[in-house]
Amino acid sequence: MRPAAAAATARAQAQELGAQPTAAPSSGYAVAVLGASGGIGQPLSLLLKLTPGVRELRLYDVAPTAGVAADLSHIATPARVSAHSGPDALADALYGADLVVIPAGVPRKPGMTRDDLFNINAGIVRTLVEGVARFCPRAWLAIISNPVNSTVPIAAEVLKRAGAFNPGRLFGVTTLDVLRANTFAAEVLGLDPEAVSVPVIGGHAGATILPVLSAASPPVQLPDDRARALMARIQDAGTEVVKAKAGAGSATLSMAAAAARFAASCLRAMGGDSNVVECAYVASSLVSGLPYFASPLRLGPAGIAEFLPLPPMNGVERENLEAMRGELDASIKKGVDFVANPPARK
Ligand SMILES: NC(=O)C1=CN([C@@H]2O[C@H](COP(=O)(O)OP(=O)(O)OC[C@H]3O[C@@H](n4cnc5c(N)ncnc54)[C@H](O)[C@@H]3O)[C@@H](O)[C@H]2O)C=CC1
Ligand SMILES: O=C([O-])CC(=O)C(=O)O
Repeated sequence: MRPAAAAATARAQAQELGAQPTAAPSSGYAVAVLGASGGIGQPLSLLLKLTPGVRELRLYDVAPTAGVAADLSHIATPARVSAHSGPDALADALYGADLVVIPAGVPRKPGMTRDDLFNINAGIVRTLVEGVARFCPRAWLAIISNPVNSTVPIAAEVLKRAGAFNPGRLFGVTTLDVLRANTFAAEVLGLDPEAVSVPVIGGHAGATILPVLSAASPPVQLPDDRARALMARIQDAGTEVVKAKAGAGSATLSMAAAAARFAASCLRAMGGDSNVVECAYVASSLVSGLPYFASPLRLGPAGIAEFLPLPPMNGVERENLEAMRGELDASIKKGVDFVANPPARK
């Protein structure tokens, strides 16, 4: 399909997805963080307390949240902070929320892959998304918990079963891959990272993370071996942090910054800003043929407003795109199968 025709089809599809805009209260939006006491949850909550447009910040975790909430509530910004701990408090945390961000779950230790987290995190995400379906079915949902390539399909299947699935409002957060790509490319080019923009497509694990360096702005023109090394560093960046933390978890502070940027983009789009573009991992076969894929999206008041065409790729990048398909497909099927044939609940 020609890019213009693909974009028009994508707009039509997005309009179907996003039935109605999220109601826009004049005083801002209610944001719930599930996993708010954790390594990501705490700094993310801090950044959200400082984010314009947040009217209510609801902190939920199975661990206590009262301390974090009390601490944040002293910061002089309009967001009202509330604490919700334990499964009985999930309803209050979620009821009527506009945006739900989920960093709940266990992080990697050295030697583990993100997929090694599946057995624990799949059930956590399923339970939390069941709550979203029940208490705030119109919310935008941003999933951070790994393995993102599988947890987003799990969320989608749970929402479908509850009749609450809106593919235009379900996102796997891949913003950290974009921040890393921008940072590392800027280092190589000797530029300010804020002036560099690299689209990152695919998924969020190893070879499924595909930074399209040849389509970066400004252009990243490097000899093949240096481009390969830069790509490998971006793909392995999560593992770089896991190794450096030596058993104390994975990226938390940079992830909080990435999720806060993504959340702020969602809130701006909900509020009517028509110029919000982010890469995220979403349920659509439009751009790649796979049922879930990360690609640049224009966000609008109702969720995804437009699937932007995939950036132009050079030969190596196209090969990498083809090479990742098997892994991504298997991770998606694993998530779908978890909901279709669930193991006994503990
Ligand atoms: N998408 C991405 O780019 C990234 C994803 N991650 C993932 O984010 C997740 C969280 O990482 P960290 O914050 O470092 O872990 P952490 O262990 O520091 O925090 C996780 C929090 O989740 C809570 N939690 C566990 N089960 C829960 C449940 N059923 N309901 C509510 N809360 C629950 C824990 O009590 C804890 O406070 C991990 O799965 C990690 O792999 C981490 C970095 C980047
Ligand atoms: O590497 C991990 O396990 C955490 C993560 O997803 C990242 O930092 O990109």
